[in-house]
Amino acid sequence: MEVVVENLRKVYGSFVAVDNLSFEVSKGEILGIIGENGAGKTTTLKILAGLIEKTSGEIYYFGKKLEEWGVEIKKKIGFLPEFDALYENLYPNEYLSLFASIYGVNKERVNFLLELFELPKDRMVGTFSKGMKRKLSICRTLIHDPEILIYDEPISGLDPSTSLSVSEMIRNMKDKAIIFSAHNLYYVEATCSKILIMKRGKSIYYGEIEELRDLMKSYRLRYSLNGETFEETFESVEDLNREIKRIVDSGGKIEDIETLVPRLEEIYFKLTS
Ligand SMILES: Nc1ncnc2c1ncn2[C@@H]1O[C@H](COP(=O)(O)OP(=O)(O)OP(=O)(O)O)[C@@H](O)[C@H]1O
Repeated sequence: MEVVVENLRKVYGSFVAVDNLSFEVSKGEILGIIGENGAGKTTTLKILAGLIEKTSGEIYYFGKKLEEWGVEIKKKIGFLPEFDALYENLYPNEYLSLFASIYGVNKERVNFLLELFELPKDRMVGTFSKGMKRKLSICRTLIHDPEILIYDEPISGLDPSTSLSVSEMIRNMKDKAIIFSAHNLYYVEATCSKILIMKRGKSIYYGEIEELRDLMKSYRLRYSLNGETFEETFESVEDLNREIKRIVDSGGKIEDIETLVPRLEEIYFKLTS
């Protein structure tokens, strides 16, 4: 397993920013971390990237504790911070070449990534739009072709078409274990296989999106009784079946039963409110 997090906790003074968080991510999986401002997403991702220290709990990469890896783990992780910190007076190939030499990577990868992300090579980074800058930061995280990607809000502030192309690129990286945080639930729903919903540092749901959707689905029943048509919604099959029996026993007729599968957005608001 590429990433295993057990009972992760981060305390600032008496404030608990991350509270007993556990999750796993393996190659080919994309875990989306969602939660309101201040829920603890950035803190969690920074701990995972080795930028801040945890208070307690364990993080295992490839079965080995983060502390035991030392700096070696940096070769296996690509971390995208919430805000881009780029060298504005460099050309993109100069910027990426800098990191290529730090990681001891062949410079050919620089051109490969710039072309893959369709970034111009003849303009200084400072003249780039927000979306281009975000893409360049993502290129930087990929320069050493890491096996694990940790992205803090990779699509925040991007226009819909750039968001789509970035989330599609993330979805296509099937040879990696990916963890990313986001506020836009549409992209999380479209990109991730698993989600972790955080509230005040705690996990309030962790698992497959499909499972959650299944858990939260409801049923709309339309029936007629004594010449009138009615509509009712049920959260469980048991309640639905009980009502169907009652209607049929009373001489009514079932017109239609529809399964309502909620969008992640609806589920999120239900769970967090
Ligand atoms: N160095 C620090 N000292 C004290 N409190 C901190 C520190 N860093 C973060 N916090 C607090 O920890 C909580 C979690 O912050 P964090 O940045 O992880 O949230 P987030 O979910 O990423 O929020 P956002 O969606 O706004 O980026 C917040 O209440 C924040 O104020």
